[in-house]
Amino acid sequence: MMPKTDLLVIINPLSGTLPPVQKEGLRAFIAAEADRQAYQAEIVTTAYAGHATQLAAQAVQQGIRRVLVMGGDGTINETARALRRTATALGIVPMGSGNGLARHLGLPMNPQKAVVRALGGKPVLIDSGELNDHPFFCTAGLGFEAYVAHEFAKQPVRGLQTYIRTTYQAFWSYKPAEYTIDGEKAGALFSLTAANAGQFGNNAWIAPTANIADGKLDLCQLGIFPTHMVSMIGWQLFRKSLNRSAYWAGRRIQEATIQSTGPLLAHADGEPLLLPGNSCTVRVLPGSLLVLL
Ligand SMILES: Nc1ncnc2c1ncn2[C@@H]1O[C@H](COP(=O)(O)OP(=O)(O)OP(=O)(O)O)[C@@H](O)[C@H]1O
Repeated sequence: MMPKTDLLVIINPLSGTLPPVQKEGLRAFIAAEADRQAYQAEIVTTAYAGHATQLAAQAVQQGIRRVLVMGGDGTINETARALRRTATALGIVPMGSGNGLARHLGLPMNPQKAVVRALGGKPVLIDSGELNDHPFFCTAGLGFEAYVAHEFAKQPVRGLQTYIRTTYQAFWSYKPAEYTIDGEKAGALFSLTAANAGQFGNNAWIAPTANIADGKLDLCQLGIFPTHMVSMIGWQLFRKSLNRSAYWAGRRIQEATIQSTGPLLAHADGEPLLLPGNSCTVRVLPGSLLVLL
């Protein structure tokens, strides 16, 4: 009888900007390392958007306790949503343009080191969030960041360079909406972020003190700032000190209802969403995901 699979590895072949030959090399490395650490591994490449969710759900049904994902925050989201509130733990090999969750968790950015870490890691519980019924593990939000996510999704090529160019162009065409949070007027906001992890990716820390296992989300408002403050805000974002800015306000929440004067352009872990109506709810699911750390 064949030994039972006890590790599923999910690879998004489109994530990131590594050439295919290097990704093939990584696949071989994962197989060798899994073997070295005495796992019976199955390695599957995603064939379409949403495939990772199906694969991860099957793994849970089969009683597989470790699912390793090689991809960006989008593929991690697709995988992790099937692992929420199960005994199956997620291992992360960051391969995206931002890698916000992996960076928040302090995981190695070097893929080989990340593989070794995940395969030898211990399962640790973290929180996750939901924007309406859309799960997220890193950040979800409205306003400028959502506008960028929608513009980025239209680009033929992904990667960091495209992201920077899209963000720059989006800044000049963006029209902020006004928001009400739990019935209180927040006025016009540049962005409104529900942060489970503290950063969007690439060490852009929107919620510098976010704790991913505190049973709360950090709801961060960035007010409208004059154009001459852009570089200061950018500096503080990447220096992990945006919470010192007069334009930033944050609080810890378990749930919040948000209304907007504009269409509810949103994102969950960078994936663009258009929410129905003009009101949405964001909530935390405390201790809902096991990650290998
Ligand atoms: N074979 C596939 N064909 C088309 N789309 C796919 C395939 N496999 C996965 N996807 C989709 O690709 C999307 C983007 O992937 P992912 O986020 O991992 O990479 P990325 O865009 O390079 O990284 P980041 O999210 O950091 O920008 C995922 O949301 C997933 O739905």
